[in-house]
Amino acid sequence: MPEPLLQAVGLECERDERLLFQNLSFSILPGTVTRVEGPNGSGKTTLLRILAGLNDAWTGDLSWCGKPRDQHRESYLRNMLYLGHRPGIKPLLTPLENLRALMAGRRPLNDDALLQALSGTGLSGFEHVPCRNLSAGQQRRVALARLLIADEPLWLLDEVFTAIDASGVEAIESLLLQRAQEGGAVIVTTHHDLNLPDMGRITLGVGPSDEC
Ligand SMILES: Nc1ncnc2c1ncn2[C@@H]1O[C@H](COP(=O)(O)OP(=O)(O)OP(=O)(O)O)[C@@H](O)[C@H]1O
Repeated sequence: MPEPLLQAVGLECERDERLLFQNLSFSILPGTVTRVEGPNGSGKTTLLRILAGLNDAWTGDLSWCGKPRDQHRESYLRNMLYLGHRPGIKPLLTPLENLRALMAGRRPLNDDALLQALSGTGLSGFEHVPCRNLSAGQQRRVALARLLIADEPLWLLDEVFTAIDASGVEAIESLLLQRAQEGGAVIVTTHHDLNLPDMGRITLGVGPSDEC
């Protein structure tokens, strides 16, 4: 069995004195897509933010490639891509400018590569339009263009299908499968039905034995 990219042992998180999950353990192997599922408020976003290093209100152990994640935070952050449930783009900037900003401090890419990514998410003709003038789905697509130029092996995607039409959902599903086939791994939360074979599951909101 290959070494897990990410491993969680005994995760516990409480918010506002309410226990969201405890004894939560799972291994994310290379080549896999895993869905975090559970009802509204069960802690899916919270879990993804913990995994992304954006929430420190938890206990337990997290390892990255067999080593404690927080002792190798720099390597982890370099190899992990997190897209949150808000598109996280700046309304006054154009799609191209947003994508440049999203890539800042990551892999330097020229505008041709960025324009190609925007075209790949169906934004041809809108590259230079301020994002505040785009539809909700188009704004989401600006953020999703990041997936087309991502070299990070681990993707953490929180509700990224929101406002995306059926053909867009299909295109993103292909990207997730491709990342897995390339030896990466994807953890995704969504209320959409996904059509992905062999998808792993982490189920929250089922009581103290939460586990995949
Ligand atoms: N900023 C916050 N401060 C305090 N509690 C919060 C905060 N954000 C969320 N919570 C609480 O944490 C719990 C889990 O929220 P979370 O957003 O992780 O759930 P979720 O499973 O992603 O929900 P949904 O399916 O509705 O997106 C909820 O009960 C919520 O009230």
